[in-house]
Amino acid sequence: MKPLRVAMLGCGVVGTEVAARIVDRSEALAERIGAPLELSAVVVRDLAKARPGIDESLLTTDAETAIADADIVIELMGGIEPAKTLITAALDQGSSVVTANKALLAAHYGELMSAADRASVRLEHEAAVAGAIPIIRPVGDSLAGDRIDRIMGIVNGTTNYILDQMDSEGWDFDRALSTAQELGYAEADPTADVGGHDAAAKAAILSSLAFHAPVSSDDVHVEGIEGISAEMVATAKDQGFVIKLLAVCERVAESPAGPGLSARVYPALLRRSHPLASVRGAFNAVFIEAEAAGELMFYGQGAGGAPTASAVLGDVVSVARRRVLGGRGQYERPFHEDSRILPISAITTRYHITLDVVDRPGVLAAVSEVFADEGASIELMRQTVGEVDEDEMQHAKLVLATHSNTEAALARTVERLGDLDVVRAVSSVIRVEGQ
Ligand SMILES: NC(=O)c1ccc[n+]([C@@H]2O[C@H](COP(=O)([O-])OP(=O)(O)OC[C@H]3O[C@@H](n4cnc5c(N)ncnc54)[C@H](O)[C@@H]3O)[C@@H](O)[C@H]2O)c1
Ligand SMILES: N[C@@H](CCO)C(=O)O
Ligand code: NA
Repeated sequence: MKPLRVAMLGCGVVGTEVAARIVDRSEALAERIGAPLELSAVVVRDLAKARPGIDESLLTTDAETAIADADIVIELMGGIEPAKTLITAALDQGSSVVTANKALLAAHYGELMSAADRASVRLEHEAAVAGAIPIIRPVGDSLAGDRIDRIMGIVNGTTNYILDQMDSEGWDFDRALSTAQELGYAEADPTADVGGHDAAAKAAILSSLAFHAPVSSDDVHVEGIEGISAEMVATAKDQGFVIKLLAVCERVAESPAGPGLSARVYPALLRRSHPLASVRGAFNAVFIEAEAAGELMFYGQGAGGAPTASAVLGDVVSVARRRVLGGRGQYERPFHEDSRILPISAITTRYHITLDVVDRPGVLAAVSEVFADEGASIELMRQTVGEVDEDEMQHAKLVLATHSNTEAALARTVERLGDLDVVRAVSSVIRVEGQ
């Protein structure tokens, strides 16, 4: 059978691994597809840069010609433009596209999927969420007959690596981040990882697929790990918790704002006995709760060149097979459910609040009164003796674990606690997830 021509756009951490495997595994891939793959072009920015293992004659800076000449296009350059224009051109001419670009998909999912549908071709993106872990196909296809109610996961390898190194090795933030960059986990701009935006893009894609409704990255409430100090990590550890950056996507049946969907990303405490607490390094894990299936858990390498290449190549085999056999795709489109996104204030969570207080009679009463006023309740209170300050005032550290309440009530409680005379500072506020 005639070879299928594959153009690759971008040849960095992931692209290098993908290109090498297309060449090295050509026989096995041809067997699985029913036709050989031919790497026809590798689009790069800098032709002079050494790329060991890649045939120099394939390198080009002319993306348009490379696309026009290809049956399948793999986009691994990242960013919104020119990736969006190039992918759209490839789809419009009838080529199937495989991408790992979650930032682009989370911003323009519906538009790009419609372009693929119009042209009766595929736009596959398994690598865009949780790297090597098969999660897009399970959520979009295997569970399409069920009702997914909740997804909670660690979906960013860089931040999990950073938090894990801070927790287990006592590394500082900067050292952990630069090592994650060296290991090829981080985005070109690592503030996307650290600020939670990469995880938010993945939460948007997962929510869209799981809830059959358009959810974009702008719909996701995002908090990153910039504010997580070594002290917070150590305190969590002392108390039997670990801090993880979590993505939570859920159907909310009841809230002060009515029913709706919630997608959010924030660092949260998990008990060390929680299954997600043992997810180390750049590994990812995703829990799914579905009406009929019950609980499902997916675990594996969420970042890095080779693991991500595995997901890209799986998609390449899938779209190539489809070209050989003919036919359209397996996912539903367009979205048919309502995407009413709830504000974070309407969501129910739990907080751990650490206060620096003046150690004198009446402190606990004042703190308790604020909670009572706001209708929030304390599950557990722990006090440790602090330092004596320059005014010879004895300080204490007060850790308060709240029961579940709306974010609005908890936020007001924290604000009012900060205003109390006896409170010197609200040292930290962090949510708690899991049992
Ligand atoms: N690294 C990972 O672990 C990982 C995992 C999953 C998904 N992804 C996604 O995969 C994509 C690629 O990631 P990466 O880690 O390989 O990034 P990278 O920065 O290592 O590689 C991107 C390459 O594309 C090239 N490029 C960018 N714009 C270009 C243009 N206009 N023309 C030609 N070349 C261009 C860059 O020069 C670079 O070599 C991104 O969308 C990223 O979000 C990465
Ligand atoms: N920068 C991303 C790559 C995988 O999507 C991460 O750290 O998870
Ligand atoms: Na994946």
